[in-house]
Amino acid sequence: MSSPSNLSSTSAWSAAAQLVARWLERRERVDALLENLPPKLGAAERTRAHGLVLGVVRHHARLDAATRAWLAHPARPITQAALLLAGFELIESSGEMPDGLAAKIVHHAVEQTKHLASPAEARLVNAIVRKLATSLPAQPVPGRLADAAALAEYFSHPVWLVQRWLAQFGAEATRRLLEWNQSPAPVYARWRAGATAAGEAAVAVPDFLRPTQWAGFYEVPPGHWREVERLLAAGQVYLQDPSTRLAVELLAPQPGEMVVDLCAAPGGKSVLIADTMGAGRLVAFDLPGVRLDRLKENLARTRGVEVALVQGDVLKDAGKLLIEHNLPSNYPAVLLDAPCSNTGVMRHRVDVKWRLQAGDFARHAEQQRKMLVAAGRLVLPGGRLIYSTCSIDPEENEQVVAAFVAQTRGLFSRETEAMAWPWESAHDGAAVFRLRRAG
Ligand SMILES: C[S@@+](CC[C@H](N)C(=O)[O-])C[C@H]1O[C@@H](n2cnc3c(N)ncnc32)[C@H](O)[C@@H]1O
Repeated sequence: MSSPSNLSSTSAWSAAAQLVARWLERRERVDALLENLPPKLGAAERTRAHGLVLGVVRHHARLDAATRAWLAHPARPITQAALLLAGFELIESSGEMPDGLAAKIVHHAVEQTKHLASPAEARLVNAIVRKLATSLPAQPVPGRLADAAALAEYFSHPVWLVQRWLAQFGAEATRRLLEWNQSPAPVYARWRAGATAAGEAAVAVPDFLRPTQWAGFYEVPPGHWREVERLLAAGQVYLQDPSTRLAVELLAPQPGEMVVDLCAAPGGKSVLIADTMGAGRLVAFDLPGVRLDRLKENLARTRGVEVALVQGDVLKDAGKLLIEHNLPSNYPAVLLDAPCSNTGVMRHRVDVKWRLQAGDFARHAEQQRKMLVAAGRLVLPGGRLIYSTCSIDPEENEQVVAAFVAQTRGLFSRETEAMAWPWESAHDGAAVFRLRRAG
């Protein structure tokens, strides 16, 4: 939980309220929405505004239910935003609520609403946030036998998704997953300076980066963004969750090898592959678009490995396109990090749960199966094909792989796999399968 003293930043609160109002009206993707914070906000205020917007979206169902209970008529989005923000501050501080903090939260929300909305709406906010100050921190956590609806409201997830997880993972794991998704996500940096060219002195890891249980991954505490930007520009860190290492571990790229990364953008795994190989050739492939620009920028910070960037559609004769780029059409090592439901990364991507529809799993699985078939065509005899997702849903993982293996009639076999369940791994969820093509 962040410090309640952060509440004093009026500009962060006001900027967050305006973005929350916009999210309520348009349901934009939150990562894109956050890019609209005013440039004049300082680093600390920006961090706080991010935390407030993410907190409201993360807890939206619970906050919305609590505020609606007191609203006789729908409020304007900016007034709703003020109520939700104050409600989030109350949830955030509950458990360690110092004397007078709830009154400060109420007062702050009221003063802000006077400026952002109107005196009449500020009076409404005053009346409702006072009630929330009593009701929200006192809400009991649903008991062990709670049904999907109660869990969904308290832990702010769609009911259908909670029902799906209860059926797939059982009550205990579902509860832990919901709690996990509702906890703020740390920022992780992978230290890359071990990848410096031969003869260069190793760079010491800065003291502010906190070591984790995953070798090479560090937690970035708040308040160090300037230093992190410098490290990023120097190619010394890459911001990525420790779960991203699993696909590259199973790929096990060897120095001097030739590897193709088929869904490469924005480049987290491509850069890790390059750092792991140290020397060799890497083909990074993705659809045209802004993500490809980021991939290009990130790959520019790799050294020692010859990198080719190919923009294209895996499903549209990728082999022919590779040949047109004077590249081989078959490789000893192919990575397919497929687009998916993102159910493993909901702690980081707080709005995914509100956009996801029940039918998305089948739609993703259909596309994933086709992509896996297309990826399989690029594997040399005896070569390996890594299929990975950041989904924890069996329909996009085991079922896709089983269907692919059956379809190839013995050409590909399942060699090994790694599953990260967030509630056990203590990092994002991921699924990785290594398949081997017969020699
Ligand atoms: C899970 S993301 C990849 C993340 C990336 N591997 C990393 O580590 O940074 C999935 C990627 O698949 C790409 N993609 C989706 N459909 C594609 C297609 N038909 N052909 C090529 N790339 C595709 C998306 O553009 C997106 O960048």
